[in-house]
Amino acid sequence: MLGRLNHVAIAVPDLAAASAQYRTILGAEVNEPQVLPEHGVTVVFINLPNTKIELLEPLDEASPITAFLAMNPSGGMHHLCYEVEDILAARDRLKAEGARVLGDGEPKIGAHNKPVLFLHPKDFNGTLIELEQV
Ligand SMILES: CC[C@@H](C(=O)O)C(=O)SCCNC(=O)CCNC(=O)[C@H](O)C(C)(C)COP(=O)(O)OP(=O)(O)OC[C@H]1O[C@@H](n2cnc3c(N)ncnc32)[C@H](O)[C@@H]1OP(=O)(O)O
Ligand SMILES: [Co+2]
Repeated sequence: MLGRLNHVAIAVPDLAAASAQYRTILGAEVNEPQVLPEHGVTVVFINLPNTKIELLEPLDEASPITAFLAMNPSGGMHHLCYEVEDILAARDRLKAEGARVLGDGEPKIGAHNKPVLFLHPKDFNGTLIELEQV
């Protein structure tokens, strides 16, 4: 069911500083920020040869990453995003296996304009998983 690793997401307290660090110190190709109110975050994607890094900054207190940053004030690895060909088939299979699909269980449109879903970290070895239909 799982395809490629689409991105590794890192929650950061200062998106501009983290972007500059990747661009100037690590020498990476860093995209422009995208504000995504439906997800409560601003994101910056960093293109690597084999995958992407997604830097995440909360838009406000209601953001899904606010509590995570409170627990990890200097930032931390937040989720892994795997590609799937059919997100509804993947969701139904995971639910049948007892995994918790977050939110209302319906895909949202993610940063790449494709449907995404999240799976509870406690059901996957302490790792928050995002699925993206490609
Ligand atoms: C930009 C769009 C999109 C894309 O296209 O790429 C994105 O990536 S959006 C990214 C942000 N959106 C999301 O993360 C949506 C899904 N997340 C959630 O629904 C919540 O963040 C959460 C995973 C349910 C956590 O909710 P929260 O209220 O912050 O915490 P809880 O108290 O409910 O946490 C329960 C438990 O889980 C631990 N936890 C929380 N976050 C993580 C994490 N990222 N990785 C691992 N573990 C996590 C938390 O510490 C709690 O553990 P205990 O203290 O042991 O109970
Ligand atoms: Co993501």
